[in-house]
Amino acid sequence: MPATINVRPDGVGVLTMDSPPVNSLGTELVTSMKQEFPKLVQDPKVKAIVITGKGPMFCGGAEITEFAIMVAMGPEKMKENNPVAALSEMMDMIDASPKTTVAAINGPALGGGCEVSLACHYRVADGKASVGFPEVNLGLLPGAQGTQRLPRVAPLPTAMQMILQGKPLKADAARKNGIIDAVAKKDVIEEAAEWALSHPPAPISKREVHKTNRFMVAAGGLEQGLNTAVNAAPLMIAPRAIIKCFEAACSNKSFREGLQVEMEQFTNLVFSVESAALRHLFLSERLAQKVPGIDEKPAPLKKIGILGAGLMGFLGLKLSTAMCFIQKGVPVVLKDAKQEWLDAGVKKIESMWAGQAKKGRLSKEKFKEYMGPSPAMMDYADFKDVDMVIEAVPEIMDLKKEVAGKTRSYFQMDCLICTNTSGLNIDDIAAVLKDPSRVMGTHFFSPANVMQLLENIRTSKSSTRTLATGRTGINGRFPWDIPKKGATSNFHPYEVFGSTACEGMAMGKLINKKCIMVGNCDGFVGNRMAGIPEPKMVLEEGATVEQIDKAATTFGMAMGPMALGDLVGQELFWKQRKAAGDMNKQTKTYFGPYELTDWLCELGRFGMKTPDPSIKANGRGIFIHRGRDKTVDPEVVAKLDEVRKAKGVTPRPVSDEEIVERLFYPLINEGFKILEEGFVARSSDIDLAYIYGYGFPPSKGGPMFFAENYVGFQKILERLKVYDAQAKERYTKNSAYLPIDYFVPSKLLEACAAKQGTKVFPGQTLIDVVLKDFRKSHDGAGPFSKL
Ligand SMILES: C/C=C/C(=O)SCCNC(=O)CCNC(=O)[C@H](O)C(C)(C)COP(=O)(O)OP(=O)(O)OC[C@H]1O[C@@H](n2cnc3c(N)ncnc32)[C@H](O)[C@@H]1OP(=O)(O)O
Repeated sequence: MPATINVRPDGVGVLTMDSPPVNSLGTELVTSMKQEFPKLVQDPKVKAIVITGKGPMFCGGAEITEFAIMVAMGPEKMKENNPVAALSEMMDMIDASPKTTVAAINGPALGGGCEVSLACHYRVADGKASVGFPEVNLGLLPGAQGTQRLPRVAPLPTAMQMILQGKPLKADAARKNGIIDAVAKKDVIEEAAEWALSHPPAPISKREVHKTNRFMVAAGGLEQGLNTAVNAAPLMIAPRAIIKCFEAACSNKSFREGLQVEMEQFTNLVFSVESAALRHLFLSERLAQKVPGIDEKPAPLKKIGILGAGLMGFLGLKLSTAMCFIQKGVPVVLKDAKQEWLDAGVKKIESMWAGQAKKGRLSKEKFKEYMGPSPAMMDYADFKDVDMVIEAVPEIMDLKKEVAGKTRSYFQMDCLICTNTSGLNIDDIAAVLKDPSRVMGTHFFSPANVMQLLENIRTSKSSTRTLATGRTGINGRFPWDIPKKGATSNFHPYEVFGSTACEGMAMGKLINKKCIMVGNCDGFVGNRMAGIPEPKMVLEEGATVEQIDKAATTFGMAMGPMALGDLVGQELFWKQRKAAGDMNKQTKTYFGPYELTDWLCELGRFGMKTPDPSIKANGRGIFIHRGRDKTVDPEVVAKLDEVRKAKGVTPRPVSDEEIVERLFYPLINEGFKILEEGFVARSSDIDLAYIYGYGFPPSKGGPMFFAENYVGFQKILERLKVYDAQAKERYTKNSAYLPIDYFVPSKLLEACAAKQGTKVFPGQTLIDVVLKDFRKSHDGAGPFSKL
């Protein structure tokens, strides 16, 4: 049974939630709790009741995979079989207990888990435990009485921070805010039992709201909270629904009336596409850790070596790759070609460390321990015992090969080599080694420990051990080490391809990255899609810089493509273009000619990183950056005019709708091509890349989810054909343009469009279901093409 009960000699009945890995409140656990709890109430030997969780978690909340099943049932059927209503009934049962109920919060109590604790009359928590309501991150709200119970114990600002922003509270802070009654000094169950025996029943449902809350609502507290939430995520609907529940809780409505408002709002949200997108994101992150064909145990990683300076190394970036490891307690050794680069690098790390120390994240002693007495060196002396080296020298093929060659003589025979590149062919780099199976790619995004995405790239020769280690455990034990009860494999409900689990992406996970595993193609996944030059084309045709960025940010992108170009710098693509020639081999996309970008790069105007004192700019590219303000550089406007004239282009008005279609539809088409070629296992990995690496709005679920759930495959196909015809006409009529084929629809997209509307298992995507069949009859060059 997922809920077990026992009666202690002191007469305290203990109900334990036991549903690994996180004791989520799925139908099975809730049904079993509803059966077991009354037994304790009715047992005359039981004087009081304690509820706790088995393992490190109290409870991770409602079972997220069941929401897709609810949605598939539809609102009518859901009335008869609503798992959240069942959860709410269980809360009533605990609340109404004639015997005192105490939650012994042994670990994180999240979402429905926190609601279980608030259904108890009292809460005693372990010092390391936390309480929180992360539902808003899933586009939901606490629908099992949380919005009505929390304002009865906590002041409104705390309640809003927890539910509107999804920020959890540690045990001490939760006690100070009235949410828990005591922090255990010894064993949490012992202290909860003592508390239960010495306090009378006191249901929260019978309490008035916290004494300050009505006043705060009258003083406009809710509007303020909503504004903060809306500013952080303007497109989201969940914050508005949450506010309605708070309004009900702090009004003259009874507890029951408040619950009705909560259930209405929750039901609207659970059926929203926004919540479907955010749930997809949560589950996709976990799914990405299961790479088909890799179930090898990782090699132990006790020490990491980092080679080279440059943008992605430990020099020149505010937060560096090295710092990612140091702050997580993995010792690092660094090397560079010049002493002054090293000195500057170490200084930079020390200043970053000072920032971390101020926030109390890393002590001086720990920092010293992880950095070692002399972490930076000019030679390879201290590299002989590193288990993994991350090579981050500048993106020059010959230099990368030279460095890889050196690892042969200085490093342990089985040291794993991760080459950090945003586009070079890693097979070519690996080829200089006798044993290329030791090599894989790691594409960190800049700035390395701010950006969340990490693309791990497998070459044609990377061994499963290399990939497993690049992806898995450093001295860690993770929830998925705990086998799920009754499960024969760690099968993920979203998985279409049937991969069994490997250990998770602990190297990336350890340094808080969202990892995906991709094949070795030009630009990998992210840059291959982002490299499509449509923003430049619509600009040339007549859209303005401001209009393009506005259309993108209104769509929900964190930043428009023009501003992003200035942030990242145009020079990387410019240099790649110069080195690789005119055409991207995979996308068959011509890199140029981009007269405007070339002109900017030749003038050394690489965007935000290039100040121009002559015009008092702290950065100059498409925009002139002064402090935090930016305006389009008039010289850019004049140059654009010149380019248009030279190419014989008469600018025309371009609608925002066309801009959005041309920014995203070819990019989505490229995603389909990456899937059909087998350079990524599944569509959700592309969604993760684009959300965590390129600022795609999470509430739209990533470009592939957006295609399937917001637009529909047929419309995308139809529009691509229109733009393809226009592009063909352009280059046949005007010799200034080269042929492009990124509008030519992918075969997989055509197959999906033909199946549009077909029902799939709740939570799975139609793209992956179609892809599975597609791969049986199509060959692709990528490592996942025969899944
Ligand atoms: C009306 C009520 C509504 C609600 O309650 S909505 C749900 C609210 N709760 C949450 O949003 C919590 C979501 N979970 C988390 O934030 C994290 O997870 C934890 C902090 C609980 C644990 O984090 P970590 O230790 O890093 O592990 P991991 O990889 O995130 O999760 C391990 C496995 O546990 C599954 N899991 C976690 N929470 C839930 C859940 N609430 N429902 C279903 N599964 C869950 C994951 O997917 C994964 O599974 P795999 O091993 O197969 O990849």
